[in-house]
Amino acid sequence: MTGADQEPAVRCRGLTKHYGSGNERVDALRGVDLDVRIGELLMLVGPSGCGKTTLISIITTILDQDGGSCEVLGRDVGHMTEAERTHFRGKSIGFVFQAFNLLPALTAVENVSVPLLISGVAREVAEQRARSVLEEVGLGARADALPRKLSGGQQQRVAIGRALVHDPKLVVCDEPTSNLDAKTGHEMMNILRGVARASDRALIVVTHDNRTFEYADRMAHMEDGRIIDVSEGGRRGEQS
Ligand SMILES: Nc1ncnc2c1ncn2[C@@H]1O[C@H](COP(=O)(O)OP(=O)(O)OP(=O)(O)O)[C@@H](O)[C@H]1O
Repeated sequence: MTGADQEPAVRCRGLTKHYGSGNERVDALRGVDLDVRIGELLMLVGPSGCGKTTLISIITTILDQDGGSCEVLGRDVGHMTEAERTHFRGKSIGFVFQAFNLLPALTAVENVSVPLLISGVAREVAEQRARSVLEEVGLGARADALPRKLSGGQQQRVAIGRALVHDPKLVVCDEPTSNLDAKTGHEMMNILRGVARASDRALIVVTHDNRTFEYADRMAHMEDGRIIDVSEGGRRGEQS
């Protein structure tokens, strides 16, 4: 069974969201329809202010929608309590941000362990898992280095490791390559493609970085609060 035949990881239908009221009202989402398939890297692209952050914030249960439906990994996120959202987010979703947000006093392996330690996993078990994730992202040899001893690309690998350590089924990346040079950006996208392909995960990458478009399985083009087109991407990295 391929990703296209399976239930999607994310299914949004008619999703709406506004901010403010009266003259200040902004309709950020005006009826978004979007599927993200299991095993795919979907890029979400569009001009500044078109609603990308709002959309991923609803998908990741950080924001409430106004109307429409949003199912994520089989759960209707519009009907969860605050406690259920927090639990769901911690268990099922991984985040990679533009700023790496690593803790400077902790080594790579300690940084990657943090989400597991917070959820109560014993230190030894957490660090073992963190080491294997750092291997997965090609940083096994630098697992005991402090962030300041690592290059920007290596720090981003640590951030990806931290996002994956609890084996989330949905990974959301917000501008993951915009602080990286071209070569490192390509390395990063190869890793992210591998992350989507190697397991039953789905990845959403929000990006303005047209150097990375070729790594998408599909690209969702957003404009003025709607998805106006979904096109096939370049699928680079498929054979490597
Ligand atoms: N908290 C808020 N209060 C009021 N308006 C907001 C708020 N957050 C976003 N908006 C508005 O909603 C619209 C969509 O914003 P959003 O941040 O989702 O767009 P975006 O595509 O992520 O933009 P960018 O690429 O610049 O990050 C914009 O017009 C924005 O000004």
